[in-house]
Amino acid sequence: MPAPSADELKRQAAAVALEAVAPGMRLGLGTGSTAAHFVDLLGAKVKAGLDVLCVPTSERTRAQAAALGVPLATLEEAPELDLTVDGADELDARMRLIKGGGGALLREKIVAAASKRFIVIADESKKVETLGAFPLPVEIDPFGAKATRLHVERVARDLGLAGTVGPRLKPDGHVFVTDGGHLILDCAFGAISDPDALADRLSAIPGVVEHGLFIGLATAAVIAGRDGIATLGRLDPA
Ligand SMILES: O=C(CO)[C@H](O)[C@H](O)COP(=O)(O)O
Repeated sequence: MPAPSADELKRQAAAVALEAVAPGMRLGLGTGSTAAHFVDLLGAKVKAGLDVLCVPTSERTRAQAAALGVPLATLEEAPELDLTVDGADELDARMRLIKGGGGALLREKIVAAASKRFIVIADESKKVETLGAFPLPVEIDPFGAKATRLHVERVARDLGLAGTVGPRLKPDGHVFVTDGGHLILDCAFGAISDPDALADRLSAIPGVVEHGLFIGLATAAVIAGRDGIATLGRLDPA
């Protein structure tokens, strides 16, 4: 039998996370190709009668979930969630994450922080020893974008990090704008030896709206690999 593709592994991880969903739950729905598998599988359950209320983390996920008939609410309407399931660009053994490859990191972090539990789903390529091979997305306000970029570069230098910091562009060459009207700086620092310190320093820059380091938010992770499924943390309520 051929080895499962990365996309099949993403779906396997999503299927394991789906087992943590119970009737009546309020759910946060992540963004990206792995989260899209979860939404797809959840849609089939809803069609079969599962009663849940979901808050999407992006317009893309909202459209997918709506098309599948998944009941949706805004975070204003449902400000406290039982569980969020989302993908990640990288995760380490302490369930510290880099997120934002899909540009939805601000809403993803707000929704994760509003959830009692946050399960990360990923294929094995996302598991790393040290965060940073994936360029860290930093969401900034368009006002003073150049000044904010210089500030991010100064902070990186202070922490001994090198590498390019540049605005994310769309494939057509135009600047990428998030659902919230912000810009993204992709920071190719390489190995981030102290993600906690970097997170604190980035959060203190006035023009930074949010950064893609998710620390202390994930309560469990499901990592699907060619040798099986590995989990970190607790998938059931503590
Ligand atoms: O943070 C994200 C979007 O902002 C995604 O979770 C992350 O980019 C992973 O995406 P994929 O599941 O497509 O690999």
